[in-house]
Amino acid sequence: MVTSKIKKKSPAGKPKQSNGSNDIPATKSKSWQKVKLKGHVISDDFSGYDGMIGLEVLKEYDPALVKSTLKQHSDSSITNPRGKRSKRQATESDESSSSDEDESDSDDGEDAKEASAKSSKKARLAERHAQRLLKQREKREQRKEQRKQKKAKPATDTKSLKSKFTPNDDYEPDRFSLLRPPPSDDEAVESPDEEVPQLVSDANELDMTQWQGLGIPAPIMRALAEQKFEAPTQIQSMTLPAAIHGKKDILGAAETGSGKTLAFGIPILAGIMELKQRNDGSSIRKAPKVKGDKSAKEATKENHELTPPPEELDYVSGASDAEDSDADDERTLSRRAPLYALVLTPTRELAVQVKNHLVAAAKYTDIRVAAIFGGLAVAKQERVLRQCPEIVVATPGRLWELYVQGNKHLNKIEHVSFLCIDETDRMVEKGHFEELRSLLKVLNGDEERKQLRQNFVFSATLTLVHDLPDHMQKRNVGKRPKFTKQTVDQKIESLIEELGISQPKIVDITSSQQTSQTLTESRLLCAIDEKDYYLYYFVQRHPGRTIVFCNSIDCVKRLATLFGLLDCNPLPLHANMIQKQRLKNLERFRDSPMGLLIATDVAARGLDIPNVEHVIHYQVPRTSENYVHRSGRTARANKHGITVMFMEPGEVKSYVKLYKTLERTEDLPLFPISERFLGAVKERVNLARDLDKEELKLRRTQSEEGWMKKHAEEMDMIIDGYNDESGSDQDEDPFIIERRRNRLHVDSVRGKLSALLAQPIFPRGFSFKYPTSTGQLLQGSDMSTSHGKSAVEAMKEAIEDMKQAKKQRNKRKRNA
Ligand SMILES: Nc1ncnc2c1ncn2[C@@H]1O[C@H](COP(=O)(O)OP(=O)(O)OP(=O)(O)O)[C@@H](O)[C@H]1O
Repeated sequence: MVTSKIKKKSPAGKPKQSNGSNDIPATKSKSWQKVKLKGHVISDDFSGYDGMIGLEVLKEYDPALVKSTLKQHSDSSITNPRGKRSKRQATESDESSSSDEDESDSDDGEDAKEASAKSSKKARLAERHAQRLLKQREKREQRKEQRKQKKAKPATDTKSLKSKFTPNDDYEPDRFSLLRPPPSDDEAVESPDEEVPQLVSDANELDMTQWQGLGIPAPIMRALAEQKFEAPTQIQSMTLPAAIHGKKDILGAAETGSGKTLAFGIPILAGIMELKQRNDGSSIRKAPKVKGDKSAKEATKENHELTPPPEELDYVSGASDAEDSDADDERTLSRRAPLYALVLTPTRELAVQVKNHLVAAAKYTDIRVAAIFGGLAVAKQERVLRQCPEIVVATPGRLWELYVQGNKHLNKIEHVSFLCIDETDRMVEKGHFEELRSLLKVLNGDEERKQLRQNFVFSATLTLVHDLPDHMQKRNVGKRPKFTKQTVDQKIESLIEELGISQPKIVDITSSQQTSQTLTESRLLCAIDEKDYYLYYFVQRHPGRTIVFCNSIDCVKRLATLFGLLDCNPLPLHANMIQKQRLKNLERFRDSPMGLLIATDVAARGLDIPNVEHVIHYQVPRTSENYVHRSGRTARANKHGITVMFMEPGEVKSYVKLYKTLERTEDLPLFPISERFLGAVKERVNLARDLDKEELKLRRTQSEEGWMKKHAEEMDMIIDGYNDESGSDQDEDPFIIERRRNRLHVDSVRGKLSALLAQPIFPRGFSFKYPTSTGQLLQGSDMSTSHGKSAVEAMKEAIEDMKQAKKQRNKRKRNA
């Protein structure tokens, strides 16, 4: 039994820590928190808690609790987790065990024989058992009574912790309670590789058992529990063991919003914790290469298989004894403040977000993370790098710039133990991130180091392959095609080669349609100049956090102005904005439940803004990847969301192409619109357009005037109408008259628009008709208020109605 084990280790009866050197830390303050553990910690075979023997588990216990538990263990019975009493436990702890030696010494089989031979003894035992139960019941009653009294008179501050944690009064007798000290930075590093197999968070009663066995260190588990991440997502559970235990390179493809950031973030943090604990700044935990001359294809196939168990892997250390003294010096320097991991992202906003996710997961570790990206002052970022963060999340451009300038911390990138390229397919697109190629040359320059680095390659569209472009298809005449479409395997192989990664575990869990299962997709057909009307209709009819994607910066600017005049408070986001404003707008959007973000594809990838309800493609995206990523800003983490693609006749070709690449077999359904309200919508939008034009005219005249005025002053000239408006004779000047007229017109249009905007477009309670793809008009159901039904619900209802209509049509055809 564990009792004897504890006594053996600590003759004084004081349980020791697992290293055997220190006493269990005494609970000094009330801020120690209870962590509830399900089931038994100690069982008959000393390994009742997932193979951990009692002492290992007990090291975090309150000594008072351990003492009292041991006492209780010796003089009362312990029941097993299912509530049935183990015979061995019963006999050992039974009060009458001393007077019944033969019973306590016998095992189950012998008992059975004895019982059948001596029925009278059995009866006696049954009687004793009944008495014991009676006593236990009495004790329970007493405890209940005590608790009631305690509640009536709350414990005073002076009450000792010992009595507070006595299992007899605060805890059920069949449960141990793990005590956790108040959070401190040191704690995380103290026991980094200790996985908490079962953890029920105190605050939210979260059962974290589903994370068990993935190899996640306790401090990270604690941070995950705090974020209420009760279970790993599919991509996480499929990649974490291979990455943490197996130290494999990972090539992961999973739908948008499926938790890919933590799928690489957790292994990087866990790996750094391990390296730090070993105080080994330059060594790398990496799976050995499979021996033998295997082709890349064979290796690729093999890596779809389960990762070998950790004990079968021979961990490779980067620090070899045989290396020369120069290398030793270099390593010593690196050890002092190593740069362990580099995460590369295509956009600045994504760099900030990934950094934030890593910081949250690393909350109870001492790992520091920094984001380095363009658009902010170089000096500021150099200051950040002087603090030597262990993880740098960066965009390739600024990283390369600082590296070339000789930044000391970034010059360690050649030695990084972990490299992640997020949104990889975008990053390796030809002509996009030339700096990435330069960085890869540096990172892969030393073959030995390259082999030791653990790599992570992730994207939602990693395995999306395209049809051949038109010009190639045209040249594919005759029997033998000149060009063939790239297969998924070929795409992966070329990525592996290009990035210099080795034998990765490939996890592709994207569905054939590529978008999230919880996403409702739809489209809206209209003329090009009607798009504004429908967009305004949508945001008015379906309030909620919405992102509108455009194909160009000019389009974003125009819509931002127009919707600003329509009082929709749009937040633009595009590459020509100053970085601070970009981040500010994102922040505002995040904070506003009715926010309207109008963006280019700079916001298409990776951005994780909670509760985005709608994504509008104001223009058909140029690539299917863009469609998938734009749409992926909604319906994230199992939430529901909708996309509406606005299509004008000129965009049909792009839509068909997209539809083919995404292997769709059915057309996207039409989003239901009530034409009845379009009149009011058009009136407002047209007025706003007028106002925009007039304001622009006024601004132009003003700037022209300003220019003339400035030059007139410089040349000491007097130009009629431009110099001074105060003179009465100048009032007659045609320039001034024109300007005054413009202003008056602008004021009157603005007044009209404000009056209209003050009226609601959608009355309380209305039903409407909307056209189906066949042109038939269907009666939409009553949407009582503009807040009554969400766009997703409206769309789902419309889909259902369309199905019914189709059925009826087919029925009529059959009967005819
Ligand atoms: N295990 C988990 N349980 C619950 N939520 C999680 C879990 N892991 C991650 N999340 C949350 O899910 C959301 C989406 O995660 P993340 O941004 O990593 O998705 P992604 O797959 O990288 O998406 P994208 O392809 O768009 O970049 C985030 O808000 C994240 O905090």
